Amino acid sequence: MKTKHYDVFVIGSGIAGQTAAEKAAKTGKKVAIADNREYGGTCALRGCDPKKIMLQFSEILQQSKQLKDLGVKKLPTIDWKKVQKFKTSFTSAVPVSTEKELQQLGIDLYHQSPKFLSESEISVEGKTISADKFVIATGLVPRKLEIKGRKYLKTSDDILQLKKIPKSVVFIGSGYVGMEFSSMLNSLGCKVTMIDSSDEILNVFDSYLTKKLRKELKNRGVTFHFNTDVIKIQEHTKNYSIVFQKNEEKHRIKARMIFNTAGRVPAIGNLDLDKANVAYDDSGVLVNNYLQSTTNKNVYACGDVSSKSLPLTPLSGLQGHIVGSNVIKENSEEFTNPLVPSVVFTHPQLASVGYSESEAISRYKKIKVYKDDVSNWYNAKKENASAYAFKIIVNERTDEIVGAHILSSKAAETINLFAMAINNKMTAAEFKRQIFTYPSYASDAKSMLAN
Ligand SMILES: Cc1cc2nc3c(=O)[nH]c(=O)nc-3n(C[C@H](O)[C@H](O)[C@H](O)COP(=O)(O)OP(=O)(O)OC[C@H]3O[C@@H](n4cnc5c(N)ncnc54)[C@H](O)[C@@H]3O)c2cc1C
Ligand SMILES: NC(=O)c1ccc[n+]([C@@H]2O[C@H](COP(=O)([O-])OP(=O)(O)OC[C@H]3O[C@@H](n4cnc5c(N)ncnc54)[C@H](O)[C@@H]3O)[C@@H](O)[C@H]2O)c1
Repeated sequence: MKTKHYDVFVIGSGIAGQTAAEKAAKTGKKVAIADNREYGGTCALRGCDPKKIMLQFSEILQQSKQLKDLGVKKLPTIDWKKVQKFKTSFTSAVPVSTEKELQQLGIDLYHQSPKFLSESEISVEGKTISADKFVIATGLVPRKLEIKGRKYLKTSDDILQLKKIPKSVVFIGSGYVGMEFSSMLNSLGCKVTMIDSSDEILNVFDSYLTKKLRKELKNRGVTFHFNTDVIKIQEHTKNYSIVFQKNEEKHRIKARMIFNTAGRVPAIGNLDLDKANVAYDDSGVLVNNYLQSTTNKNVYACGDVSSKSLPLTPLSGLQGHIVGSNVIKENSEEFTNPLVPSVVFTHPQLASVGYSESEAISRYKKIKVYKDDVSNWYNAKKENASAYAFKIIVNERTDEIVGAHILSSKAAETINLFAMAINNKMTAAEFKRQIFTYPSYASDAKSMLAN
């Protein structure tokens, strides 16, 4: 069979793969890209963007509930069919525009999962293809739960396609995905139960704030079960039941839908990486600081699937750029872990940037912690919100801000102020001297560093 040759072959058309492919093509490299789903990737089609479109409707409802009898007479009715139609107007355009953009740069498109045949060859759509450089940018997929009845479990893809709001749901896993969608469905009137094998929600975040967020959602009717061991899922006429063990006791909960939100794992199962001598583990394709495979120098990995990723869109885009540079000019750019703010879009939002309290102690020894429950501050009171709290961490010796953790209805925005402050090595005193708009959550950020 005839072998086709490219300078660069990219696998995965999400933000990371697209960015790397486009960068290489713009310098005249002969580039191809393959995806086994619609072109555009998780963020634009099945993640961040469609999720935020839907979430704004549950937020309107939640805000209205908080202001009921304080001026809101009747709660708004959400027309879910229209919400879906609105969301689809964004997502349906993505595959076509992505393919067009790539093709306009002269990039060849393939619509299947390639399989490596050797260190420098793949097979895709019945063709054998060789390339000087391969870029793996296949992202993550939901972790498979090895339990009886797992075929009945739904994933975040299904939540985004819901035709109507179910009466009741169970989420297995209270991380980013589970918490964002549980908050959304709870606000939309669904009975939500969260089941997690660990002892707290969102355990990569500050526990002072996660406890408050959990309490807030509990008060709104969400039920939480921790330290659980899921045993099986069973199908009934209209419902499903989940059987799990907690404190050596068996529990059974019935719900209309059960979602697997127990984490996401590298999407490398279809690629035959062993044939290409590409090393990998649970963190993804093992890469060095150039995002180059540690075992095959002609293979790079970027975005969620690389072992140096933090699965967030801005970081995946950055890694795509770096790999783009490195396939054009061998290892011209290094990946040095940037400061990455992150937010969980629950209501209220939980956001974080920089060091946690324990990380800061081990790094700086002496730190100053500004922490408070400020649900009595004007911004929370005017929204009749019951949760508003923060923890800001400062290096005591230099007065530099080194970490910020916020729970508030606008934390996704406020956290960016702290990201800028930390990146610019701003001291708490300098931060407090800034003039921000008033009344605003930004102006609260200064008050967080008072006394
Ligand atoms: C529900 C949800 C909500 C999220 N919300 C946010 C958010 O609010 N903010 C944020 O920063 N991040 C969010 N994320 C994470 C964000 O979506 C990812 O970090 C980002 O999309 C990763 O980009 P990527 O290009 O590395 O991978 P992806 O976008 O996942 O792209 C990988 C591509 O590779 C393709 N692929 C996989 N296997 C193969 C194969 N064998 N052959 C060919 N193609 C293959 C896939 O079809 C996909 O198109 C969210 C994720 C989810 C699931
Ligand atoms: N707003 C955002 O930026 C955003 C939103 C969604 C996803 N993401 C990204 O996607 C990644 C994946 O998110 P995720 O929510 O899928 O995973 P996660 O790692 O955040 O959470 C998984 C949760 O499932 C629990 N779990 C694991 N196995 C379990 C089991 N067998 N039974 C019960 N519970 C179990 C874990 O204890 C954890 O709480 C995140 O790390 C994040 O970077 C980001």
